[in-house]
Amino acid sequence: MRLHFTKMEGLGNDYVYVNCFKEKVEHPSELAVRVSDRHFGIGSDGLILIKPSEVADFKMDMYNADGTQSEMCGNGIRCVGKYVYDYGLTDKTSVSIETLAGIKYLEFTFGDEEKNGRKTVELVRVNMGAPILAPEDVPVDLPDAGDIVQDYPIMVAGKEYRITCVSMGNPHCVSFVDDVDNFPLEEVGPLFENNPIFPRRVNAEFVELVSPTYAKMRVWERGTGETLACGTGTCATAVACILNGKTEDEVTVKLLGGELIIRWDRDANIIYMTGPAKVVFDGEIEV
Ligand SMILES: N[C@H](CCC[C@H](N)C(=O)O)C(=O)O
Repeated sequence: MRLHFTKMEGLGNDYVYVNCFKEKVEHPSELAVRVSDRHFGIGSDGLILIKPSEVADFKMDMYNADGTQSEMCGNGIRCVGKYVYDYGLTDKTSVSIETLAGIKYLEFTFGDEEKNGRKTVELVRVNMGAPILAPEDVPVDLPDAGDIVQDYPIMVAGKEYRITCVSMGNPHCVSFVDDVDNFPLEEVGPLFENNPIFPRRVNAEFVELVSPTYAKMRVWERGTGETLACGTGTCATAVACILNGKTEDEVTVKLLGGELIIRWDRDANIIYMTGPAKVVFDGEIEV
């Protein structure tokens, strides 16, 4: 069967997108593993399905490269927003997207590029909702941590890390390091991802503070490994920076793939993420 897809990326965090208004995907986990392979498949960090929704304008299902499903995907949802507008599924300049982490609300900013006679989406601002901090909701099993795991010391491979755990619908563990560019992520990332204190595994972010409004971050993603960017992980990073008094309530985070601007509206307790979304190519594959 021929499957039509669109390859898109948000700061280099690249997924294969399938428009399920037109295409039928019966085994998404298996398809995610197949298409993600960068040698025998299309090559991506995972698979994202764009579907109808009964409670929002659209629905996003996201699968990691190992076939596991995640509750939410920040770079992915920006690309879903771009897709549904640029490919003519909607004329709305702000849309709601149903996810396993609840309904997210997106607003589009347009660039000069045109498709089908109208401007295309260049930047997307996402209302990512409230950060989730209760350990049992992240989830993270640290009974003596109290009502939040913040600046909490754990030993990994003989070294102490002070972690702050945040869920954006999916679990994140944020640690501050002195030199993120030279951090041994390949070695340490999996030890966090599969650490027994995380019953559903975890996305692990390692952050170097540059100033009260700027940080650098690398991420080891649950089910995928190091990616060039992670939207939900960047939101978790900003929350950890702010909670630990290291930055202001608006933070620019530099990732390998580029920058994201995160603002935590403390009065409304809402995290806003603003960043780009791009189409790489359209294609079809025999499945
Ligand atoms: N890259 C995604 C996060 C994927 C998270 C996934 N690895 C998980 O299992 O939670 C993002 O931009 O938010």
